This record gives sequence, C-alpha cells and structure tokens, in this order.
Amino acid sequence: MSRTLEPGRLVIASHNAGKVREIADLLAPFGMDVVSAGELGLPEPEETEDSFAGNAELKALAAAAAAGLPALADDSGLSVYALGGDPGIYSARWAGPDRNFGAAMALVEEKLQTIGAEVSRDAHFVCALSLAWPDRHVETFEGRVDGTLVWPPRGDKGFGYDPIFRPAGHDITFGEMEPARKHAISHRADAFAKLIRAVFRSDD
Ligand SMILES: O=c1nc[nH]c2c1ncn2[C@H]1C[C@H](O)[C@@H](COP(=O)(O)OP(=O)(O)OP(=O)(O)O)O1
Ligand SMILES: [Mg+2]
Repeated sequence: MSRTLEPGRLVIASHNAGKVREIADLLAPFGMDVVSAGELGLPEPEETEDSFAGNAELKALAAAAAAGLPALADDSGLSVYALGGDPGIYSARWAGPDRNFGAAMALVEEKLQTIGAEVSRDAHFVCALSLAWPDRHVETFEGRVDGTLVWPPRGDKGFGYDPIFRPAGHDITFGEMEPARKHAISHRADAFAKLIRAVFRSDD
C-alpha cells in the first residue's frame, strides 16, 4: 500500500530547469506548494547507481533529508535500440559538464551513422519518478515513450534530446510539440500518472 501525499510543500529534487518546469506543470492540478532543489540551494548529488530507479531514489532521499520535506526526483534518459540502450542513465553525462545537448545529439547520430545506413532508428525515453519522505520512506514509478530518432534536430521547445525524438504515432518531434501535447504522452507523464494514482488516491 502506498503512502498518501498530504497537501503542503513538496521539493522538486532536480537541477534541470526543463524537468522542473514539466514536473511543476504535471503537479499543477494537485495544489501542492512546490519548490525546486535549486531554489532551496540543495546540492546536486552524484548519480552513483546503475539504474534510473536507483538514481531517482538517491536524489529524492537526499533532497527529502536535506529539506525536511517530501521530495520528488526524476531520473530519465534516452535509450537507443541500435546503441544497446545508450546513452540511457548517462544521457545527461553525454552532454558534458556544460550540458551541450547539441553535441550529445550529434554524438548519437554519429554513432548511428557509423553502424550504417540501414540501422534501426528506434528509441525510447524512460523516466523513473521517486517520491521520498524525510523518514526515508520512498516510492518509485517508471514510465516510457517509444519513438524514432530524426536528423537534423527539429524544434526549440522542450529540452535535452527532444529535437531528435519523434514519438510513435506523431509526425513532429518533442522539440516541435507544445508542452501540453508532450505532457499527454511523455515518459514523464506516464510515470506521473502511476504516481498520482498511488499517492493521491482517495480511500474508497
Ligand atoms: O523529456 C525529455 N526530453 C529530452 N531529453 C530528456 C528528457 N528526459 C530526460 N532527458 C535527457 C536529458 C536529461 O539531461 C537526461 C536526464 O538526466 P538526469 O540525470 O535524469 O537529469 P539531469 O541531470 O538533467 O537533472 P537532475 O538529475 O538534477 O534531475 O536525459
Ligand atoms: Mg542528473
């Protein structure tokens, strides 16, 4: 049985402005008083686990302990079928310390081109959301969205790898999509739907 999240302050335990905006949008209907890890001046923990869920839990637990408040963390990434799932949990790290996603997207494309013209361009995004409390209780939910990689990048909405990811069943990339449309289908929205069913459930 999941723990219910009571109304009040909630930390968004991320230092990525694009994610913080999306999570705040997704949380908006639930009336929580949200504050980001950056606004609280919390440190950015080192992501030492080998899974999305492990890293999401580590980030949520660190923020909940430091803030003394429930904290919601997101660990996510792009998994490319032909690259054996890379960049995966290293998606942010492929962009380097200055978070150059133009370079990271070019690196993905270069690796695909090296494999050859007939290579599969299938990819998916994964999102693990972890909600932790200061007493170290933690709950984790995973979401996914399947799609295809395009080249060159298209669109300046969204963040990260959005300009090269075209979700299945759509003819535009996440980079070209209005936020509300991305929120209807994204890996983050999929994980979020599971989270809200569990922690904002009514008792009947
Ligand atoms: O919807 C998305 N659209 C495009 N790119 C995305 C998305 N979701 C994750 N991604 C990529 C970029 C991000 O930088 C990395 C996650 O890495 P990840 O460590 O979880 O996040 P992060 O270091 O950027 O911020 P933080 O750890 O403070 O939450 O995967
Ligand atoms: Mg990170």
